[in-house]
Amino acid sequence: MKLGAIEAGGTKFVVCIGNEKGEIFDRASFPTETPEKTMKHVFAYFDDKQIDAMGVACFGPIDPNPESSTYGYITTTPKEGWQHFNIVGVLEERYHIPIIFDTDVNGAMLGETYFGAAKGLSNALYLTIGTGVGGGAIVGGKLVHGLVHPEMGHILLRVREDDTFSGNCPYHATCFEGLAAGPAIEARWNKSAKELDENHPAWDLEAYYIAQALVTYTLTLSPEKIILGGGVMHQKQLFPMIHHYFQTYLNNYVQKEEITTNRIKDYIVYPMLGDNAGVVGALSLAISALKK
Ligand SMILES: Nc1ncnc2c1ncn2[C@@H]1O[C@H](COP(=O)(O)OP(=O)(O)OP(=O)(O)O)[C@@H](O)[C@H]1O
Ligand SMILES: [Zn+2]
Repeated sequence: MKLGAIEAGGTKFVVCIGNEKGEIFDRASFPTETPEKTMKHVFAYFDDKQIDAMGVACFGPIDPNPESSTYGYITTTPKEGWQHFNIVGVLEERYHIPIIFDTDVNGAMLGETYFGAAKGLSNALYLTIGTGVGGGAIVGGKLVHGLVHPEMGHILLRVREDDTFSGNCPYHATCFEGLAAGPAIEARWNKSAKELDENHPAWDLEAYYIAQALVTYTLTLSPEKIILGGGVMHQKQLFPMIHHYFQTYLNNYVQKEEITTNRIKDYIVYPMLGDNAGVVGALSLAISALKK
């Protein structure tokens, strides 16, 4: 089987050809411009490839519900030109193959479930902390969808007493994303997140907010593993601090071997697919088409 995958990101598109084992044979990437220009690149890449199915892991918000009249659309994104763009529609019209469409984070979750850190698990969470914060989850062996899809980056958090930053989410100010995404770190400390020293107090506060959110997800979704990706998580010193605050916040309310001090480093982890999580995720969506 020859499978195609598109990791449709707000900054760049990654396209690839792979197979059902998650192997990637060829890939390309280009910046996200207008839909017209970007889709021209997509078509130029796939037109002569003869693929059997395609996975599209897309920035959101999107409509992933096949029963809905706007299925396959990118919906209310602030990304110029992409509002209400029927990305699945144009791909189906051109290729006439099964296309599986989901959020970028649900894709990454599926990739980690098939080939990575959550292999074999039926309940897990994938979170990215980058320009935005987003989460994808698998519960009872199925990716979570519902009214639309989860928007885990926008849960409301308690602001720590010593944090005077007012939060920069245009909708909620001090939600998770408004307090802890890359741009929030940069606005709070007036410095690029990449350039902050690993001992800077920014990271302790960052770990505090991430852990607070993770406790909420553990209490609501009961994941067996939590995977943290995205640019900000390149700061590996965050992990032990997150483990510590997670346990402090949870305060032994959930008592399971997996989240004890000795084992928690295997409960809250970095993606096993690393920076490939996105594109292998999109490929995994294509693979899931074969399982239907
Ligand atoms: N090494 C790093 N350390 C800390 N922060 C980083 C690092 N690399 C990137 N970032 C921050 O992560 C953000 C970019 O996120 P990412 O690299 O995941 O790209 P993205 O695809 O634009 O994000 P998103 O997944 O939200 O669309 C920027 O705000 C940047 O400051
Ligand atoms: Zn918000």
